[in-house]
Amino acid sequence: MPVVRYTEDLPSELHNQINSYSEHFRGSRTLPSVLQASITFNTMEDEPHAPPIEILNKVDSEPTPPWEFYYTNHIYHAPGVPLPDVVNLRGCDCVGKCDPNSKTCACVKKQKAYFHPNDNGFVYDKTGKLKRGFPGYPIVECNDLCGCDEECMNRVVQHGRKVQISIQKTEEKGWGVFAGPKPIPAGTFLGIYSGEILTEEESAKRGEVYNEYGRTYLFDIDYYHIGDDGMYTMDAYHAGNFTRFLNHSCEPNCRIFACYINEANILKPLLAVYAIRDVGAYEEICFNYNGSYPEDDGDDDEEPGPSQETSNGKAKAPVYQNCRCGAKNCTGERSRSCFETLLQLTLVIGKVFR
Ligand SMILES: C[S@@+](CC[C@H](N)C(=O)[O-])C[C@H]1O[C@@H](n2cnc3c(N)ncnc32)[C@H](O)[C@@H]1O
Repeated sequence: MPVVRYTEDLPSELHNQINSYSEHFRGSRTLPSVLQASITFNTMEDEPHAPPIEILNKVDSEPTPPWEFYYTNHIYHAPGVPLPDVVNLRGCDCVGKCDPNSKTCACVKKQKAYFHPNDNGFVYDKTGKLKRGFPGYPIVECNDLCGCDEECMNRVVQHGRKVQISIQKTEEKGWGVFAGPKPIPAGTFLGIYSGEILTEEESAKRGEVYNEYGRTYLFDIDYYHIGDDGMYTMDAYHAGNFTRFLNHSCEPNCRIFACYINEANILKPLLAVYAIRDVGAYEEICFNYNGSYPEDDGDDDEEPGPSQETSNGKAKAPVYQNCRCGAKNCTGERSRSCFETLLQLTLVIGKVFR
């Protein structure tokens, strides 16, 4: 069963040390290799087959992203957030590899409960990629209680990232995430949006501070199958991995799905990032912060993205207003931003916009 981690135990020695050095040292071109080494060191147990992450800046002289976070693929629990529910967790009794056509596999049944009546089996094809055109359903993987082996086709997220990723400075959106020299096929798992899991109150408090910075790493876990009750938020500001650098695009090539493995609490899925179309070599990887994806086929339920509200109810801080994604369908204008277009659409169809 997974090790439980608490926010109070988050390591900060390395970034405290780097930040205590002179400005001259902090501008040193050796710092990307220090960050790359710390990433490999912090993740070698949970993603042993992952190629090293590259840190690259072709835009200005900042050698690395700000040293403000601990690089991790794990989830750290803040006070008030319940620990993983393993008491109600159930596994399947399959031996060897689960059969996606099985009528008895408990994991096939759990997955089916979230599917459209015409869908069957697992979310993955035989190569471990999400099936083509997969809508925003929750994903249920086999877990530590299951009888199947590690090679079961329903274990993908738990085996970690396998594709090369580059964290690069962009011209207008700060740092971002890019594919490496190899294209990434549609459906490929990229990584978990890791960080601290917070209560709603704590997230609202932190949101006000981040809005002042003009950068936010809060991600509300309010998927359609969860609703707004007892909502938690993932915060990748102090702890996170490369996914904390994913920028917004109005023409996204990746998406974040709710994924359940060793957790029976429906409110606390892992946030699993997948490519949803083929990503070219060195192409920037972005998701849609507003949660609008054509494969949902007219499903107008909101999907989570960066938290857009503060404790005093003020939404739309400047951090959300100007889009610089450069997509053909994005005006980038504050008055006709993607955020507001969606807001108007949402109001028209009578939904409450968070
Ligand atoms: C989750 S962070 C993404 C990483 C961030 N670019 C960085 O340098 O750390 C979200 C922040 O990135 C910026 N951002 C992301 N997408 C953007 C876009 N399309 N246009 C303008 N700014 C964007 C905003 O400052 C936003 O608050």
